[in-house]
This record gives sequence, C-alpha cells and structure tokens, in this order.
Amino acid sequence: QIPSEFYSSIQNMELLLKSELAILDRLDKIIRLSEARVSELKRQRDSLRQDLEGVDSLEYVSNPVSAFLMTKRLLKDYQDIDALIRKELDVMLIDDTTVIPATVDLLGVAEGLSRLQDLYLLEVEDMADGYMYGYRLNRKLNAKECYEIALAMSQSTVFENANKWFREALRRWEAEKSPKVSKVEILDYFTFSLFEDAEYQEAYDRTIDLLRLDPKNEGALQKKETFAMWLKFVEENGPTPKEPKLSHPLYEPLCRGEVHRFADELSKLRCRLDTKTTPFLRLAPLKVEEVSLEPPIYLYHKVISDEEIDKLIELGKARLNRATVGQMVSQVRISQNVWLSEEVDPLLGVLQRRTYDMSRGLSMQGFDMVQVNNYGIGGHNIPHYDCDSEYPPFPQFNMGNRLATLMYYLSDVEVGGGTVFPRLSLGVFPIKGSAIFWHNVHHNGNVDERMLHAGCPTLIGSKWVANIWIHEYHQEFVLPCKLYAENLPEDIGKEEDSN
Ligand SMILES: O=C(O)CCC(=O)C(=O)O
Ligand SMILES: [Fe+2]
Repeated sequence: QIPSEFYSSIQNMELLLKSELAILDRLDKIIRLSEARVSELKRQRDSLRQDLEGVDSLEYVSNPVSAFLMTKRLLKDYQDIDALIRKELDVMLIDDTTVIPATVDLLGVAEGLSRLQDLYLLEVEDMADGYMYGYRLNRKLNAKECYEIALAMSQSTVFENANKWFREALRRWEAEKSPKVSKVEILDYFTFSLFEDAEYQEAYDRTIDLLRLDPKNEGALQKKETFAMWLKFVEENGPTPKEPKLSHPLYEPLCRGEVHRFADELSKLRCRLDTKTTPFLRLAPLKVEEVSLEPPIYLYHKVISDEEIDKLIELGKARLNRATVGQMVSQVRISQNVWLSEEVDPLLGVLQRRTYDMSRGLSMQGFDMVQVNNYGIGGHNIPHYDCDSEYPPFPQFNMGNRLATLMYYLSDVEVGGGTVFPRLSLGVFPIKGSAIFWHNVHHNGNVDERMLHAGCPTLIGSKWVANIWIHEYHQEFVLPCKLYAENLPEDIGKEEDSN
C-alpha cells in the first residue's frame, strides 16, 4: 500500500529511496538497451554506407542490379529502421518530405533487369558476383539479396528468370555461414514460381526438400499434391508448349551488336560535308555519315552542342512524366518523355531550324514539337513504325502521317541503347551530339515497312534522345506525291521476314 505522505515518517522516506534506486536501475537498463540499439544502428548504417562508398552515381543507378538493391533498401530496409526508432526514440528517419520509391518501382526494376538478362545474355551468377559487361559493383550479392530479386521478378510474372535467381539464392545460402533468410522461405516462393513456369518436376522436388525441413508445412503438403497431379497430367498429355517471344529475329542480335554488314555494302557508304541542301549549309556545312543509301538513313554529327544538350535536358527534367501512348501508361516503352515547344525556350526554335537543315528541304510548318525522352532501367522501345497505318493517321495532331523522323542523341550510352532497324539488318549506337534522319513513308504515302525500328534496352548509362517528327501536311510543294513508290514492292519487309 502506498502511504499518503512520506515526510512524516522516516520509514516512509526509506520507501522513496528504494523507489529512486529502482528508477536508477531501470534507467541503467534503458541506457544499456539504447546502447545496444545504437550500436546495432551504427552497424547497419556502416554496412549501408559501405555499399555507396566511392560509387559513380550514374553508373550506380543505371546498373540494374545496384538499382534494384537501392530501391529495395529505400522501400524496405530504411522503413524498418524508421519504424523501430519511431517506436523507441519517438523521432522520424523518414517523413513526408523524404523521396522514396513505391512497390511498382521495385517490380519495374526487376522486370527491366529480367529483360536485360534475356537480351544481353547475362548470367545470373556473374550478375550476383557484381559483374555486368565490364562494370562491377563493390561486392557480391548474398543469398537474401538474390532471393529478393527472385521474389520481385516472380511478382512481375517473369518466372523463368525469377527461377534462375532463386537457384542462385539457394546456392549462396548453402555457402553462407549465417544467411539472412531461411531456406524454407526461399523454397516456399521458389516452388510457386517453378510451378507458374510449368517446371512441375523441379517444383515437386523442391517441395520435397521443403517438407524435409518443415514436415508439417501445410502449404507445402498441399503443393506436393497439386504438383504431383500436374506431373501426372503432363505425363499423359505431353508438356504445354511455352509461348514463343514475338519479335523480329534480328532485333536482339542487332541490339547486342552481333550483326555485321558486308564490306561491299559498307564500301558504298560515305562520310561527307553537306553544303547544298539549304542555303545556310553553304556557310556551315553539316557532317553527314551515310548509314544506308536505300532507303536513305543519315547520321549527322556534332549538330547539337553540350551546352544545348544540358539546357534541353534541364528543360526536360523539370517536366518529365511517365511516357504515355494515348492515355494509357505505356507497357512497351519504358521511358519518360516530354514535349517542348519554342514557347518554353528559344532553344527549341533553334533546334527546329537546325532540323530543317537536316531534313533535306521539308517544310518546317509540318514539324512537330520536340519530344525529349529519357529511358529507365532496361528501358526500350520495341520494334515499331513511327508512322501510323490507320486512317486518318494521328488524328489528334491533324497534320497527316509522320513522314520523317529526326532524332537527336543527347547522351552516349555506356552499354546498350542502340537504335536498330531489323529489316535492314542495321543498328546505330548513340553518339552524344549526333542526330539520325530517315523517312517513314513511301512517296505515295504508304508505310515503308523497311523502316521498322526499335530503341534497344539501356544496360548501363542514361539514354536521352529528342525526336522531331515531320508530318505530311505542308510538304505538298517540296515533296510532291507520286502515285507509286519508286521500285519498291510494298511487301518488301514481309518478304524479308519470311526468310
Ligand atoms: O531511342 C531510340 O533509339 C529510338 C526511339 C524511337 O524509335 C522513338 O522514340 O520512336
Ligand atoms: Fe520510333
């Protein structure tokens, strides 16, 4: 019973002393706990910092493996620390003003990584050791990190590649002294992902492994039955064929730079100075590299200065939004873009006039605004035509079809990021300051199917391009229409396709 007053009895005053000693004991305990907490926080901080020691920021954020790890840390690791110190110290590590990614970012990075893995034939073991086309991280990945990549890939439904990462996670788990993830957890998701990829035998075998570790695991017991059923089904009916990838057969080899052109073809191509196409070029000729003569594709060098590029990117950065095609967030084009006109900055008008010099006399009235693009992790633009085969073409612009394309390269790309033309079996790799020009339609207005092209996934680096599309309207007098395309059977592309 607590006395109503203390001062009037020494015995009660003794109670106060006891209480004080108890408080001090508790304070001791709190300090010990906080110290343990602080040294744990220090340990975590040191290891988090170590990953970023001396890294080149562009290389780090564009490398798909480090990009994944960074996104995961911000999405999970720091949030865990935040929750802990909020509870115990009543302070915030992360608040409303902190820039953090969302789950879609983590899944998007995983999907980009998976695409790069396929296209550039990357081995999971090398990537997990930190190697990527000559670029390297400052350490190897552990079992838990491989598992996290696998998990995010399987959530992005790229099961085949997810499974490669699950296998790597298991290999590393066996080799590690104190793995930060349990084998049961890895196997649990791995078996699910294997099943989704129709790898029933392996799914069954790994479920047996799981049950050996955790015999009462209900999920696993159920899976064992389901997988056994599917195995029997496949035995009786044969395996279900996996869906083939839909892409031009030369697209991927071209992106990897594996397709080489014949010497006699190359020997016809020249580099020259263009002094004639417009009057201005007599004063300031353009350096032209012929990439293809028929159909014509030209690469103009040193046509936009570093200062202009910096300005354009700065204008773009401030306005970038997820690239959209129509109103839907694009599934096929993993980039962000923004449209800029002369109203935004006089530089855009300068670029329009320079484009006129490269467009071989097309009327500027048909020029669209400048579209600035920056690609994301594994960002690409799958094989497509810039022109529209529907009628009327691009009704939203009411300018007719996109007759020609002029694309400025605003960056070099360390690895990947080529612009490839599968039907012409040729590819161009970005050179900062250069621009590429080609026509998309025949003289009679039909789609020139030879001009199918793509932007290859960026593996390392940040790819920036600026497009100016030149529309049909207002070209009547400079490019009179001919009824038939010269010497060009309309199905030339299809013919090549069937080879
Ligand atoms: O990024 C590239 O290389 C190609 C881009 C492209 O084709 C487009 O934006 O339409
Ligand atoms: Fe394009």
